[in-house]
Amino acid sequence: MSIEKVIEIDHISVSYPEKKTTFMNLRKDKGGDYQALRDISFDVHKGEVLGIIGRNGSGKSTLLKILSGLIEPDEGSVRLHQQTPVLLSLGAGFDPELSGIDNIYLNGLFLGQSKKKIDEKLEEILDYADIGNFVYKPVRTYSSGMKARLAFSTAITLDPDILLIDEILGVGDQQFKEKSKETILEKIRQDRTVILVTHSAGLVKEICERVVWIHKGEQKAVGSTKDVLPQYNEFMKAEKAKKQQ
Ligand SMILES: Nc1ncnc2c1ncn2[C@@H]1O[C@H](COP(=O)(O)OP(=O)(O)OP(=O)(O)O)[C@@H](O)[C@H]1O
Repeated sequence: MSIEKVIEIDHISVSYPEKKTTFMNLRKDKGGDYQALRDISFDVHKGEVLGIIGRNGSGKSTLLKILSGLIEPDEGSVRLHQQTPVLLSLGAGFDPELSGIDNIYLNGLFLGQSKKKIDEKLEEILDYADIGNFVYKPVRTYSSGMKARLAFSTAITLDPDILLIDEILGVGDQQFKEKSKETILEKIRQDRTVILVTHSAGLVKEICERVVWIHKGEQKAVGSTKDVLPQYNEFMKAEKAKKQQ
């Protein structure tokens, strides 16, 4: 693994004007904003698979939104040394009323590709997604597995240097999960960088070299998977036991 840095995240914090959902453990600053991330710092290395783990609501998706430029941090900085990473999350950027094909164009153009490039890649995207005649139907009629297939195949075929994947590999049938995992491993062999948000400790163990563990918006640990994952698993086990008491 190279230690060339492709992203440097330096002490970032993010607040939302108010919290989206009601949780027992509200974290508010003095002004009443909801602080989703606090003082996060880590680097991403070229060609690595970096896992972002943490229980529900810990701030993982917010972190990916920052990395893809969808939102900006209130404090701290994100330095990108390659093109802006492409965010791949379930149905992000899909218009439910449009067909699968129209959504491929919509997403491709949104990701900065020309219509000509998407025309050239269309067959490959459709082959990979393998959802048959559903590509002509509105996306609102798709199962979550079909949406995941289409989103994954569109983004992966357009071949970004850095790919951000939000939970998408947990969705869909076993065969597609295996196929998408293989494709990611292939991208890594080509020195692409992958940042993966997942609840699956098994997947992290299998494909991530390093892990960032976020808990309640704070960085609990950053390090090699073999060091951080056991701590996380222990923590989750203890949390579960507490709930059962
Ligand atoms: N647009 C928003 N406005 C207000 N609060 C938000 C917004 N988006 C997320 N939040 C809140 O910020 C916190 C972090 O959310 P985020 O989606 O980043 O967590 P997560 O770790 O990805 O969660 P999950 O694993 O459940 O997807 C949550 O408590 C969430 O309710």
